Amino acid sequence: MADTRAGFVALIGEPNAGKSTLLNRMVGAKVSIVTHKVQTTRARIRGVALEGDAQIVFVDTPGLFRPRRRLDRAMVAAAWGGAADADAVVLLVEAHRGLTDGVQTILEALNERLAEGQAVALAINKIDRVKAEALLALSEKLNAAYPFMRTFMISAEKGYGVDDLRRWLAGILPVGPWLYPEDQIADLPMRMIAAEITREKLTLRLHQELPYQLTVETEQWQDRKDGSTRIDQVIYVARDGHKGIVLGHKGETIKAISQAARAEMAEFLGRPVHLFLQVRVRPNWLDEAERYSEMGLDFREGD
Ligand SMILES: Nc1nc2c(ncn2[C@@H]2O[C@H](COP(=O)(O)OP(=O)(O)OP(=O)(O)O)[C@@H](O)[C@H]2O)c(=O)[nH]1
Repeated sequence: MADTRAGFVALIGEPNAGKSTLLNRMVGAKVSIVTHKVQTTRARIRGVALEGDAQIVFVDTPGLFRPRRRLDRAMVAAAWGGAADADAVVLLVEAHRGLTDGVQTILEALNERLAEGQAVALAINKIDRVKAEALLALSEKLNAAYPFMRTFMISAEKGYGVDDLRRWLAGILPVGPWLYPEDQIADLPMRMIAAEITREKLTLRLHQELPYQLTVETEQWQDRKDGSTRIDQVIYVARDGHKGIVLGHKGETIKAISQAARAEMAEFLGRPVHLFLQVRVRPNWLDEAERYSEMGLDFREGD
């Protein structure tokens, strides 16, 4: 029997480095449509790629910016927590911009926050924009600043080098069962996107009231014959008091969130959506299946 492999890969880099483009290439489907307006607090799953017997789960970390306020610092810590928990990290650097201050900050943080021996690869992206000589010099400079396990020269947009990177990632992931059952993968992006849309509306609406303590799961997805889709989601909160905040006075908050989320889902799917939201209190959800919740994954075995 062939050994399967599975694990989490965190893609990091400055804004605009090409993370979404690379992800779309690797996953082969457009799943990373999620807006970037909001700094969410936990790593979230962005896509699942299959390569041979390996299942690569890409997670996205919130912006790795320079923290000033306390809340920002907490978010940055969460972002690095996501990267530190990942089985591999890929740092994307733009070939034509090189070692910017932003990249320098990330390199320092890599040195500080990641354990020695964690697999970190450098992917110099947008190589279609520069000459080969410049690439070698940049690669040397970056490798002098951090001991990357491997360096890849890629163009996420044109697809150069992307297969090599994916193969390498597949090879270094731990041996183990897949994190998502095969028959769920096709469906996964849509469910994830729908959950992410609701989570975004919650975040926008509740601002800093519930920063870390809720998660959204899409429990049911039903495409109906009349051309509409019924989506049932559960919003898990950690405490009773939080349930009240999410519901709002006379249910006004949840109603507004539901309307906003439903409108966006309908636009995205191009069909009418009936959205049913439920708020459940699950006191220890943050500790349950630590790994999944820590990584912001809405996944439960056997579901
Ligand atoms: N020339 C060139 N452009 C690229 C390449 N990869 C990405 N881009 C462009 O770079 C821009 C940013 O790409 P995104 O994938 O949105 O970058 P991102 O890192 O996800 O950005 P944020 O969401 O802001 O963090 C887009 O206009 C892409 O088309 C590449 O290999 N070559």
